[in-house]
Order: sequence, then structure tokens, then C-alpha cells
Amino acid sequence: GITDEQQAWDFIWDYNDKAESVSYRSVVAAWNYNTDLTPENSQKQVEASLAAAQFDKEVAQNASRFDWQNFNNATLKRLFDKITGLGTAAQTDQAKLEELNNILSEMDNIYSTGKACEYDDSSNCLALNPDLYDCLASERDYDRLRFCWEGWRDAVGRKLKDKYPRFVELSNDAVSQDAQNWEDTGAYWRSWYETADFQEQLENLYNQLSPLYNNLHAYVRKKLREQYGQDKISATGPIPAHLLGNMWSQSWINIYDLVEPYPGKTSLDVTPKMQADGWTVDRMFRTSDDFFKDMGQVEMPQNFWDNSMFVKPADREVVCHASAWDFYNAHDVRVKMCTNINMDDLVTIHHEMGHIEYYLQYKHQPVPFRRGGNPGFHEAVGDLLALSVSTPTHLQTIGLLDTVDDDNEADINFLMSMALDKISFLPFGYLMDQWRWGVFNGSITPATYNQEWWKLRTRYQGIVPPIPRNGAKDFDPGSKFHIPGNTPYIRYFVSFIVQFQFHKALCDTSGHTGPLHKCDISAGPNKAAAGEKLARMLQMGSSQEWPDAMEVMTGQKDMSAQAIVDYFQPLITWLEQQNQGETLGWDESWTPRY
Ligand SMILES: C[C@H](NC(=O)O)C(=O)O
Ligand SMILES: [Zn+2]
Repeated sequence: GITDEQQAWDFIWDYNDKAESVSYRSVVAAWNYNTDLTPENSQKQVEASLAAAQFDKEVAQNASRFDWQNFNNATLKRLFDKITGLGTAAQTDQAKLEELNNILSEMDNIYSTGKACEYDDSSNCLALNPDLYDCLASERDYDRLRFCWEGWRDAVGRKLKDKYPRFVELSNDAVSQDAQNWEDTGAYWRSWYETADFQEQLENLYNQLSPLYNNLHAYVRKKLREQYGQDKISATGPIPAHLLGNMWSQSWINIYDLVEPYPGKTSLDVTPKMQADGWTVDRMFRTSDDFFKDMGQVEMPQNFWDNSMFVKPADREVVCHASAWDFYNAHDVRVKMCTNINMDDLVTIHHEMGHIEYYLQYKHQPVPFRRGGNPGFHEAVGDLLALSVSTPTHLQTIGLLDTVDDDNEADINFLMSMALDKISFLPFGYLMDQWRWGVFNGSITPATYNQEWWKLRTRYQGIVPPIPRNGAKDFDPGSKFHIPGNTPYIRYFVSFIVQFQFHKALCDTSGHTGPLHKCDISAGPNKAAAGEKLARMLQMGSSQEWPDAMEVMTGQKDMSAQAIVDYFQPLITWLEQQNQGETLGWDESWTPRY
């Protein structure tokens, strides 16, 4: 193979220009389909995906003419390593590749257009966003909640059941043809973390955090028993899944009012004030942009405001699940979101803008390096900034809280609200890809999809379905966006760990003193230094392995649960006191009264 590294660089820059325009065309086609779910747009999106895959394959073949594994220049070698990794684009059978893309497109459409219709009126149907979200968040009638929970799974999960096995088969067949001959899609996805003992590290992190989760679970279970009755919820069993304020029981913030430790303090639920003060969607996005600018990051460019989709259109079907989009041309970046006026969506806006910030900060990198340090880092940026924005003192600064009670009870209330978002998520974030990796490696088969899903859901989350599941018809994993959407999920578990490490690091750099949970990095005397550190990490993209990016932020290279435990320590102590006499954990054999 060619050993001349100058010739290799020429190859890279020629590739880079072409990669930008090929990526642009396929992202535009995906954007057009996601914002207007028509058959024509689906067809165009599949065609663009196939063209991009063809380009990737040709580049990989040309790159293999170089003896790149023996290059001296580490960056050049890393670039060649990235562009010879094809994933499903390695599929040489065009018909199979087209079928794979068509199934993905169909699954997206089924999920994003699904509706749950009233038992007694099939013309009265509820969409996930906002109708079923609102139902799970604010309904307090046990049976009505069950209708919303079951109706969504009937409408979407069941329709996807027979498509998913073929998708799995085609995805595995494709990645097996990659240069690394991946044994299955899960192995390929895990390779992005470049960490040999990745699964062990994840398990260790989870084991360190499950005591905290079990304490929160026991406290919430007790409060739900008070609300719904002792005949509906066992003192020692799992919690019925439809009572936790969220369609997937992955964030419990919407039942804060049922579990508030010290009532009578200033409400931390700022949604009523947002609505009373006439907050608009635009004001929500501007508030987020202002915070990024205040922290010395790059501001949203004009085309972001011109080309994004911020609200659900009335005249067409779209993919409502929020996402951020990089058009690989250094200036066209967008968010697609069906925004509602509430605190949840203000936090989500920061999450999505965090992705945009990464795109803007690493746009000078060659295309293969325009990724997060690892996929979890990309998910962590926006959440990291939202940890500061969510503090009562910051919410007061932006006019969402009139008074801030500064006492221990108010602190516990605040930490409870944060735990209902961040701690409740951990088992879900961990189990999603435990299930999917099992499906990809064949240990979970179509016949066992649903029972294995509920084994994991009960084992890790301590929840059970409120109605019996029908293994022959139900496909409950399909009722969660990321399964039909084929978006890997362990990235969110990684994010919920590392965002607290980043938060602690930036709080220290900003000169914050006092408890970690009171830190607002924009209030620190050295906030500029904190912003510069964040920008430096973002500009790296994936040009180096993620421990190097972790070191830039935190001074050390490993993932660690210490920061999230430090942040929640006052609540952990409080929960342990409250849970005296309670059973921690759950008896998996308990089932609700149907
Ligand atoms: C946590 C994850 N966030 C996202 O998709 O942006 C979710 O919504 O399930
Ligand atoms: Zn995200």
C-alpha cells in the first residue's frame, strides 16, 4: 500500500470536500422527510441514504490503497481508521440496503403518526405529543392513565412488532461486511466508545448508583400508595408503570407534586409562571441562546432561527421527537421540536442547543472528527448547562421564580425535583441497550422480545405493566422512539454520569464555592475560564479518544459516579432517614390488580 503520508493528506482533503456535499444532500433529504412525512419524501430520503452509503464505500475502498495502519502521523492514521469504518453502509447487496432503509423509514412513520383512540369513539384519537404526554403528566385517575399507557402501545408497539426482526437481520448482515466484520450491530455501536472494558465500566457505574435509585424508588412508592391506595400499590413490590408521570417511566418530574418533601415552599414548578407570563417558544429558545452566549460559547447563527422547526405544524405529519441537525456546511444548523410552553421543554431546548453548540465549535474539524468525544458527550453538553439554569437562583434571574427560599427544606425540595429527572432515569438509560444488544446478538429472539423487555424493566426500574402483556401481539420496546428510530441509547446513561463530572469541573473553574447543587456556572467570578474550558473540549470533536476530552474538562480521564453522588448527597441522607422501616427494592413476583 501507499506509504507517502503527504499523498494521504491530499486524499483526505479531497475526500473532505466531497464528504461535506454528500452529507449535506443526505441531511437535507432526511430533514425534508422528518418535517413532512410523505411517501415522496420517504423515497427521496432513502435514495439520498443509498447515495451516501455508495460514496462511503468508494472512499473506504480508495483509502485501503494506503498502508495507513503504519502511518507515523497519529491524526492521519485516526482519520483513515474512521473513514474505513462503514457500519451498515458496508452492505454490498443493494436490494438489502434499500430494504433496510425502507424499513427504517416505515418505522419512523408508524411511530410519528401513531394515535391512541378512545374506547368508545374511534374518531377521537390522541397524539403522543402533546395529548398523551399531558395525560401521563397530569392525569391522576388510575384507569384513565392506564388507557393512555395501553392505547399508545396498542397503536404503535403492536404495529412495529413484525417489522423489527427483519430490521435486526438486515442491520447485522450489513455490519458483518464491514472491514472489522462486526459480529453484530451492538458490537459495532459499542466500538464508538473505543473502550475495551466498556460494558464492565457501565455495570460498575450502575451498581454504585442503584442504592440511590432504590432509596428514591421506595420513597416515591410510599407516596404513590398514599395517593392511589394500598390496594393498587404494594409496599414491597414494583410500581405500576403508568403512575410515574411519563409514558416510559423514565423521568418522574411530573409527579413532583405528589412527592414534594416540604409543601408550602415557593413552587419549583415554573410552568404555571411561564404560561401566566405569556412566555413564547421564541422566548424559550432566546433564553437558552443567551445562556450559551453568556458562557462565552458561539451564538446561534441567523439560519438557525430561519430554518429550524420549533413548533408542531398543523398541516402535516412530522417526527415530533426533538432533535438537532448538522448540515455539514459550517453554518446551516437546525433544531426540530414540537415545543410546548413548559419547564420540561425549556430544559429540552438547552439539551438540543447543546448539540448545536458542539456542531458550531467543531465545524473546522475534518468530517470524520465532527462527532462528540463519544456519543455520551454529545448528549451531555446541553444538560450540563441546564444544571446551572435549573437552579432556583438562576430561574429567579430569568424571571421564572419570584422568591428563592434559602433553607435546608427548600434545598431538599430542589434536590428532589432534580432527582426525579436525573436519578429516576438511570435504570432506564442503562437497560434500553441491554435489551437491544441482546436482540442484536441473538440472545433475545422475536419470541422473547417482550418478556425479556419486562424482565429488564422490572429488574432495573422496579416497575410492572398495569395490564397483562400479550407476548404474541405486544412489542412494548417499539413504543419508545429510539427503537423504531434506531437511535442508540447507552449514550444517555453515559451522559447522565459525565454531565455531573463536567458540572463539578466547571463549577470549580468558575470559582463557585459551597454545595455542588447550588452551583450556577454563570454566577461564578471566573465564569470566562469555565466557558473557555468547555469550548476547548467541544472544539476537539472526536479528533482524540474521549478520555483525552474528559481530561481537558475534569483533569482526569475516567468516568466516575462520584460527582453525581456528591451532588445528591444531602438528598441521599434525607431519603435514608425517610425510608426507615421501608423495604428497599421490590419483590418481582408482585402484580397489580387488573
Ligand atoms: C433521554 C432521551 N433524550 C433524547 O432523546 O433527546 C429521551 O428523550 O429518551
Ligand atoms: Zn440529544
